[in-house]
Amino acid sequence: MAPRADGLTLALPKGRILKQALPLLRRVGIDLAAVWEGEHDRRLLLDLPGGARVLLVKPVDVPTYVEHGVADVGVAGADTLAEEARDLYEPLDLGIGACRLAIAEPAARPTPLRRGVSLRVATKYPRLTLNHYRSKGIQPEIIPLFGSVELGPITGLSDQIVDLVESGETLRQNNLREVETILYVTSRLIVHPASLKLKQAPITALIAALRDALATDGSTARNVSSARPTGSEGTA
Ligand SMILES: Nc1ncnc2c1ncn2[C@@H]1O[C@H](COP(=O)(O)OP(=O)(O)OP(=O)(O)O)[C@@H](O)[C@H]1O
Ligand SMILES: O=P(O)(O)OC[C@H]1O[C@H](OP(=O)(O)OP(=O)(O)O)[C@H](O)[C@@H]1O
Repeated sequence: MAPRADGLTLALPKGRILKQALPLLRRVGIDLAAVWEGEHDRRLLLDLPGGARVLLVKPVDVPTYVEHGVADVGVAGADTLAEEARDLYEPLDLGIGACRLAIAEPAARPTPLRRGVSLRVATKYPRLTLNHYRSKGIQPEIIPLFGSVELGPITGLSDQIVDLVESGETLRQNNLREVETILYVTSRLIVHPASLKLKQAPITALIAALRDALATDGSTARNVSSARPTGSEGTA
């Protein structure tokens, strides 16, 4: 298949989303395997045959590269995009990286959620978390963490957590129970608004090719629904 991204710079998230994105990208002519030797390859900038350039960045940084126009397009989780409002065009749900942002707490120590009750919540998502609790009239103390958030209630650092849940295995193994879903998450294609005008032809071709690939990809549809508890279609 002809390369679909000539002249475009793509910001791609290292880690689990990249793994899931690789087959989809290959189907639209963006084949990292042509120049990239896999996870042990430490290069962060790859020039693909056909003229596309790929920046391999930390997932949370993808929107920054696209917002500043350093990359024309990127792939980012809906969680990352929702945490910080940005001036980005978001034309496509790629269906990969499916999980949910949820409140959890110790199964044996439920926290009463009432106005006036003091509550400490550990999370990587301070803004989404604060907005969600405030919408219920609760003003928690947010304890920002960058990983292993489930340790919060186990160690007494926090009463509850707000974190991503996929299979639920991390919660189970740490004796936590899911209380409420805040947001269903999948990865999105994001585009720098000016690139959409200046590089309209390759960007619209890329979006169309990805849309076609997704339409014929049954595994992607399964992937999205797998992050949702049975019977919970729609947003949280
Ligand atoms: N358990 C999960 N299942 C599915 N998707 C997830 C899961 N955890 C995170 N994601 C999605 O992947 C994105 C990146 O996750 P995260 O920041 O944990 O990076 P990572 O893939 O572990 O890579 P790294 O930590 O090496 O940078 C999240 O913003 C979210 O959209
Ligand atoms: O429901 P599960 O399938 O168990 O997945 C959920 C876990 O995956 C993510 O963690 P990650 O592996 O990115 O590590 P981190 O806690 O260091 O961010 C997330 O933060 C949860 O801890």
